[in-house]
Amino acid sequence: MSESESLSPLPDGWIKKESRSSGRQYYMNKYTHESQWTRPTESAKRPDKPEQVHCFHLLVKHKDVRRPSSWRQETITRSKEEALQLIQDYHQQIISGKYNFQDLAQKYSDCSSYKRGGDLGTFTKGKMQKPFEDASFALHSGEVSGPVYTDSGIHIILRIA
Ligand SMILES: Cn1nc(-c2ccccc2)cc1C(=O)N[C@H](Cc1nc2ccccc2[nH]1)C(=O)O
Repeated sequence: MSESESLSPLPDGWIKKESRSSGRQYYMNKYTHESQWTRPTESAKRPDKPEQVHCFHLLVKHKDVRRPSSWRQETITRSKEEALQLIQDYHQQIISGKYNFQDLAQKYSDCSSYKRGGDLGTFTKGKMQKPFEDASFALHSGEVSGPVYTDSGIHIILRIA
């Protein structure tokens, strides 16, 4: 290594270390903890963006959920069985192509995301209730789930990305 190299600062994101076994200097990427013997000339790369999905959903609440209230109905009294029947009807109307997912979500979803046609935006793992997360990440883009049960009620999910 030239004298000028040893005086110039390391590019962003690198840490200079010394090998315990050989005493040689090496360089560690502080984001990924990958290391290399050669002195870096560019900023350290950051790990890829965590996996994320973009989903829409339609939620039908029932009387036994965490918050049995929504913009549609101040006090939700339908049973879980009645909610499932509704979700199955909506699901059939969507997969038959009779109605657009967002149109039905905007009219019938008990989630406040109804105003965006059920659009929840993008999210990574750890953000949504686990059954909802598992179903969302198991879908392929463009695919619609069957009934998904959470503490909020019964959902159908459309993954778009
Ligand atoms: C997770 N989330 N995002 C929004 C949202 C997103 C975009 C625009 C407006 C509201 C609302 C909510 C939410 O928790 N809503 C709850 C119902 C609910 N529970 C959920 C569980 C999992 C995923 C979506 C869910 N929505 C409510 O209104 O009682």
